[in-house]
Amino acid sequence: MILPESHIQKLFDRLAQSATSFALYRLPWTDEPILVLQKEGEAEAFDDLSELNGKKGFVLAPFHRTESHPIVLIRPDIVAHEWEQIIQELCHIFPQASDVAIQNGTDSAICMDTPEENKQHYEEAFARFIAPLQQKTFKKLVLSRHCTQPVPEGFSPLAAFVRACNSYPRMMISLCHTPQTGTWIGSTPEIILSGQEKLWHTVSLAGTMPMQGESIPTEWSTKNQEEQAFVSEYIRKCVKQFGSQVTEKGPYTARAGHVVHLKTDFHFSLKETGHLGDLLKTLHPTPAVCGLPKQPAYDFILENEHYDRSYYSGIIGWLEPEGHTTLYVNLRCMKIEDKQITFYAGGGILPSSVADSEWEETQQKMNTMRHIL
Ligand SMILES: C=C(O[C@H]1C=CC=C(C(=O)O)[C@@H]1O)C(=O)O
Repeated sequence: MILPESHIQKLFDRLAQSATSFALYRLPWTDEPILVLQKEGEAEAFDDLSELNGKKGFVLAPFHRTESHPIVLIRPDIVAHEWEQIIQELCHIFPQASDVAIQNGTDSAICMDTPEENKQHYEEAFARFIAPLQQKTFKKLVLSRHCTQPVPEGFSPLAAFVRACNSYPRMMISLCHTPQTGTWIGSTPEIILSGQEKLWHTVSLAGTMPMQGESIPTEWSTKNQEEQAFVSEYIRKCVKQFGSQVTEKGPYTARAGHVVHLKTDFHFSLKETGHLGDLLKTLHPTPAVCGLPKQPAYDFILENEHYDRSYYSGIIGWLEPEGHTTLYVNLRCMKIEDKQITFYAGGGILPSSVADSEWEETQQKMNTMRHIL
């Protein structure tokens, strides 16, 4: 994908600091940027995923909804495909980049922990998580963390988006900005719900190994296989509740940038598409980002992770009950603020997990975004 000329880059970079809500995204194995933009007003906010039933637009939903992290839906006043059409539409609304009014940022102070402090916090959280797993209170818990760095000199969100598109053909790449959520750039390998009419698709994705140079490792440990099997078992139940003619393919090894995962595809049929919000509510958060049993694991994470996941491990993508839906889990993502960039990553913990290897895995996952800075 080619980076558009500098005044378009400047326009996008200003949009990412404005009161306008928009999402620029690119689906896996395509080279087509798609822009969804709401011309006026704030993106609609919801308290519950089921309120998305029958709605159309670009969704950004948090892991855990709060007052400050609503589920937002960008109204598709403009939907443009390919740079030519995107540029035409944008230049029509904003003839000059300076026509985009920049909003004042919110983060005045940079808060950054040293790498040693980050690792220590992770080890403490790991100890809190492993205890109830070993006592068999939980079968699986996903422990995640964040890490902050200053925004590099001359950083351009649009240039980062294009670099991610060129580096990660298999992933869904997004640059999403709304005043309510802030600006997020991500490169996710995990579909939560995609499809149209009667044909629908979701995946069970878990288990991680680093790539071995350019070759794909395929020898999976028992821990990785179990961790992914838990997700499959859960997805199977959810899908059966809503769909019929369920077919399952996998688990197989799937590459995601510099790591690989175990993946199972679930294809199924839906009688009608008016209740996609209910289906999302049932699926989210899957044990790929939360744990089992679901509700106690969710509550445990909120109490014991000791940081705010915000929109990381939530839902991101295009929702269109009467058309083609492409919704993903918001993984391998970063939040862009005035002065700082926050990376997020997590991993599934089982009773047999070892803190050092799990820490290393979160580093590899965070590198997906670090590599494009
Ligand atoms: C929670 C993340 O990844 C999920 C998806 C694939 C593999 C995972 C794992 O091996 O733990 C996670 O379940 C993340 O990237 O932050």
